[in-house]
Amino acid sequence: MKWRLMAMDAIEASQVCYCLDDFNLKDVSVSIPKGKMTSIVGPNGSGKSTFLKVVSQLVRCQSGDLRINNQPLQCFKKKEFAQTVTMLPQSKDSVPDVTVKEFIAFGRAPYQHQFQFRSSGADEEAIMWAMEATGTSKFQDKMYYALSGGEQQRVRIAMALAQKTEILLLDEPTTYLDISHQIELMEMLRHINERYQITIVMVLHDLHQATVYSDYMIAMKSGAIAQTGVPKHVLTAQFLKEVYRIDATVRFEDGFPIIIPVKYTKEALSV
Ligand SMILES: Nc1ncnc2c1ncn2[C@@H]1O[C@H](COP(=O)(O)OP(=O)(O)OP(=O)(O)O)[C@@H](O)[C@H]1O
Repeated sequence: MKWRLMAMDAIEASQVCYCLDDFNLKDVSVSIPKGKMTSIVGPNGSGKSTFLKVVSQLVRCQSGDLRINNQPLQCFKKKEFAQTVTMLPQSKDSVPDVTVKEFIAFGRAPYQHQFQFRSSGADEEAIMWAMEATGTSKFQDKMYYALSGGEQQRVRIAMALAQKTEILLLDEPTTYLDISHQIELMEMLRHINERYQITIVMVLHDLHQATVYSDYMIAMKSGAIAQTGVPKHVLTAQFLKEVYRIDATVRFEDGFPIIIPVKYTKEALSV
């Protein structure tokens, strides 16, 4: 894609390359709209998490240009970047021995002096706001480990929100959640996006959720951008064939996609 400058883009990547032992992000050029919900989809190992790591500066790309709010990544001071972009990686099993409120307070780290944590009025306000936005106030004094997986995920998002950034990067936020908690979480994210205009970029595997809950979709394949656009336009039988190598039909009912793999259709018909 040709390099373009748009005031409405929160993240702009131009010909970004990042090489690992057996894997390369290849010439990734993509623009992510400001204040919208964007999903990154694609097969396992296609580079979705790696791309988020590059954008969040967890790793440094070897070449290419990356801009946040039209400012080159290398021009950000560390603290300024941490006050602009939050990255919530895939949830890991380690469970800290702290209360929910203490856990959420970790999100305030970019606003602290290096060797002393002194909670300010702004910290308290941000923590209260994050708990309110995620509906986690009610268990603020509970131990984090004593919450269910779904509740812990809400608290993790509250911690990310407490960082008070305008861009939120979420790597597979619905993993390990049952269907009702997945929907609850996605509804919460949509509410946060609409109410506070926070740009949300999330790696998702569920194409239904990605279609229903995002304004823009980026599909990756083998370390490169395969397709971008409005989800309902991206999600076609041709797309599933090219990106996921599956034969399937796609139709929409009340805005919800219904994906039926062709093989299963035939099997179902023959029963
Ligand atoms: N630290 C690393 N060192 C070497 N290779 C890595 C490293 N991290 C990731 N990879 C490789 O890079 C490729 C892309 O990984 P990445 O996690 O970005 O994919 P993904 O699209 O997020 O996958 P998934 O959907 O399975 O989470 C994979 O083949 C992976 O093995």
